Amino acid sequence: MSLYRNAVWFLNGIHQYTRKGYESALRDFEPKDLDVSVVGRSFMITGANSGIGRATAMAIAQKGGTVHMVCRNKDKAEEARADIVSESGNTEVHVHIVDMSETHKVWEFAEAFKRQYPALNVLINNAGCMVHKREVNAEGLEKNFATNTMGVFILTQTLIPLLQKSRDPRVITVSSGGMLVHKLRVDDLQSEKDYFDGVMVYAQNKRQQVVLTQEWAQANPDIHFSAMHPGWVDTAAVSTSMPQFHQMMGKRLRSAEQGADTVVWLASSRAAARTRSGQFFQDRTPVPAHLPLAWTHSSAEDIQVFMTQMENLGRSFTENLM
Ligand SMILES: NC(=O)c1ccc[n+]([C@@H]2O[C@H](COP(=O)([O-])OP(=O)(O)OC[C@H]3O[C@@H](n4cnc5c(N)ncnc54)[C@H](O)[C@@H]3O)[C@@H](O)[C@H]2O)c1
Repeated sequence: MSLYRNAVWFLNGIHQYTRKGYESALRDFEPKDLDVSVVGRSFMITGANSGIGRATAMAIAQKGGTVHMVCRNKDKAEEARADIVSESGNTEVHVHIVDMSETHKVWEFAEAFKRQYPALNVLINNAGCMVHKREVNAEGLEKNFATNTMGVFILTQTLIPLLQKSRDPRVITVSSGGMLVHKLRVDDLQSEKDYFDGVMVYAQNKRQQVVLTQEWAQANPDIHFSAMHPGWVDTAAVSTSMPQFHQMMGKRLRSAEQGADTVVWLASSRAAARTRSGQFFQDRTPVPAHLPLAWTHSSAEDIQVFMTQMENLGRSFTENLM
């Protein structure tokens, strides 16, 4: 990864990804965009008990939507649900306990959800992790990849038929601006070849999410797909996985609500539905998924190799993925 890419990215970040960056972008927001009711629409949000996911779940519940919180820890999920119900007055908030790093279980959950519910209007892939030591899940997949990429792939792929049956279907994936400094790598999805660096693996996973979003958009023109960067947000993920960065940025970090703003806009506004499917967003605006002169573009062949690996891996852990 070049010094140039890192320097451009960090300078962009200081201007745009911080609380100040949000406040500056806010001046161009159309306030009426979020003045919508989503009564009768259902939203699945992974990692909905904290940070950006929780702020998104709260905003959707306040707008009258049915919320499906997909969480790993039952106690934390129930506590967050109770807060959301009491603050929003909306009782259509449901908890589902799923560990997104357990590939086969993600698929079982998605299959059961399809049988139980007649519709799903919006899927929000928000859960994410940055594990600094190489660990593998029960299927032998590296933990960051299993959670950030394979879990997102299996959940989305399995729910596509249900989304297609629903009105105005959308899929939003919370990626990260960190992916801008990384080119898609197709030769080491399990991070076995080089020295293991959790920050790099996470950023590679976030690039993979952006590529998946572009490919899904092409393959499924009846669903609106988007990936987004929430900015640098003061959440548990940042304070525990990047404590030095958290301390250095301090009050310059965005609030969870500011980080969730574009997720909520993509999930609920009519303006978002009018944008081209498959794009990468920052502060309600489609932005390039590559920095200028950063050499992070992938060949069509590499993207095909990546998608084939995802499909083959996915098939090996499920019975009827595609
Ligand atoms: N906070 C930031 O500055 C920032 C920047 C860029 C991207 N993001 C992305 O935003 C998303 C939300 O993170 P956040 O910052 O709100 O942090 P957070 O720690 O508050 O939320 C992450 C959520 O994901 C859940 N999660 C993690 N692993 C899981 C698993 N295996 N199964 C089920 N749930 C799991 C956690 O329980 C938690 O609810 C993540 O995808 C993260 O990568 C955050």
